[in-house]
Amino acid sequence: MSSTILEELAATIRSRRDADPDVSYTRRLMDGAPHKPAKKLGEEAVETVIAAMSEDDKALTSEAADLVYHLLVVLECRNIDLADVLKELESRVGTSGIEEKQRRSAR
Ligand SMILES: N=c1c2ncn([C@@H]3O[C@H](COP(=O)(O)OP(=O)(O)OP(=O)(O)O)[C@@H](O)[C@H]3O)c2ncn1[C@@H]1O[C@H](COP(=O)(O)O)[C@@H](O)[C@H]1O
Repeated sequence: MSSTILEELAATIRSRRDADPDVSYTRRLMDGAPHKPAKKLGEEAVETVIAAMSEDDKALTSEAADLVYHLLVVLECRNIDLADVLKELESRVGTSGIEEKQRRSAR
């Protein structure tokens, strides 16, 4: 996934803070923060899980896109920069999940 489109989408979502709720779905979600966007993120996660267990690649792709969009809205509502999430992912590059888990349980 290109981080450029993610960054563009995060910027669009930020700009919707001042949008008209009659025309912006993002603004409507934001107006119900923290519960509404968090609940919607949970629903999209469940829909993604269901699609993941089906054999419908198109449905999984579409649900995954919905999930990412709603995650970005939740992050924006909490003033968490996408850049910080990307940095966190970057810091994990090269460390196996198994190794990281072992280190955690040794603490
Ligand atoms: N990527 C998305 C995006 N993905 C999904 N959605 C919306 O998320 C909602 C998903 O809800 P469901 O599929 O569960 O459908 P629903 O049951 O009708 O939804 P609810 O009534 O339960 O909220 C739909 O309204 C989709 O249109 C999105 N809405 C907006 N974007 C992006 O955000 C930008 C700004 O959107 P606005 O804020 O609406 O201008 C858009 O240009 C897009 O780039």
